Amino acid sequence: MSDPRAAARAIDALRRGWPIAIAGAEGALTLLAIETADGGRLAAFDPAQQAAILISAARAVTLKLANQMDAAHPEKPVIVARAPWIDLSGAVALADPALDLATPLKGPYRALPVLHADAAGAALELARLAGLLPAFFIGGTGLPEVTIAPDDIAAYDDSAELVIAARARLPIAVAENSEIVAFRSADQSGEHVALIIGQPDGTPPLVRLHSECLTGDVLGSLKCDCGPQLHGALHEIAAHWGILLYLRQEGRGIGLINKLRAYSLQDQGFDTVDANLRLGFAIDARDFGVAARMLTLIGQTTIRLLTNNPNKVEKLRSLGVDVIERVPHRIEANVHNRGYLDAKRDRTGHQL
Ligand SMILES: Nc1nc2c(ncn2[C@@H]2O[C@H](COP(=O)(O)OP(=O)(O)OP(=O)(O)O)[C@@H](O)[C@H]2O)c(=O)[nH]1
Ligand SMILES: [Zn+2]
Repeated sequence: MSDPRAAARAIDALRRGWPIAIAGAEGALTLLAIETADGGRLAAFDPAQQAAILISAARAVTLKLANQMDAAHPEKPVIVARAPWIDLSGAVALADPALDLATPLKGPYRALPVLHADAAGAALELARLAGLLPAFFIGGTGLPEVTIAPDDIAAYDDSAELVIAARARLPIAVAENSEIVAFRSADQSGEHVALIIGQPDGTPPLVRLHSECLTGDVLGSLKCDCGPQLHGALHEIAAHWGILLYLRQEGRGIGLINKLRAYSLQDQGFDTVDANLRLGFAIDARDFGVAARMLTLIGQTTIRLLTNNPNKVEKLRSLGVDVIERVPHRIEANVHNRGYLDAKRDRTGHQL
């Protein structure tokens, strides 16, 4: 039986720097997240100093450990043999690409066969859910805080059952007759919110799925187009009637800290896609299932969708939402976000 509570405990343990185990088809794999390890925790986990290191294929390509990456599976596990000179700071350098320029990599690294493929893959997914770098010490003998099965993670995602927790009138600058609906889910991804703008008139609503961007939405960052897109969407929806879903999927699902790591890689010249891959993540880790469930709970599943991302349309349709029209969402570029918008057009299929 899969147990979503076990996955929740594992995520908590990883964030606190405690070891966990994942019991897969080929036996149990013990793990300590590199980002939250320290000297004492590593010594307790791996007194013999033999633990190997688990990273993702996308990161392994940068480290010249794999010369090819299956573009559809950048999160596939790769295991690196422990060499005597890979101490904690050597492991951090393996895990964190922000240090690639500052710490010229020692190497050569040696990849080992992946014996626990399902457990190792599940561990990388857990790291993303925990907002941590996808990199672990593996195979230590220290006692794990919690042992989970790979299935527990899928159950954890599914268990994030959504309910409408509160709703209230919320006059906003562009439409005084708006209503805010807040959703509660069991996972830690924050409260998703729907803003119903204007009066439903029986026609399909104009809907915008906005993924959280603290830097763009709140601080006015010029690096992306999120702020202008958010405000543009509010205006456009107010001209008809419709719904803005504010989804707590910061950084296309990798979390704020990992997004800011991606920004620091962009300062070194990588674009938004390569920065995600160098960190070891998928290009877009968002799950739009939550948006489909929100629309279902509000009772509006026939919609016009405001987006430049044909992928979003496809995903929503596959989740049972009837998208009858894609409405383009054009925003003026500025000198700081031109490269980002070019990458969205050229690499992630946005129709800008
Ligand atoms: N990982 C990462 N996330 C980013 C970056 N810039 C913006 N984001 C996040 O990207 C999300 C917005 O997604 P976009 O790819 O800009 O747009 P979209 O939602 O796919 O498409 P549209 O509907 O056309 O806007 C927000 O969650 C931002 O926090 C970046 O450089 N790296
Ligand atoms: Zn943004």
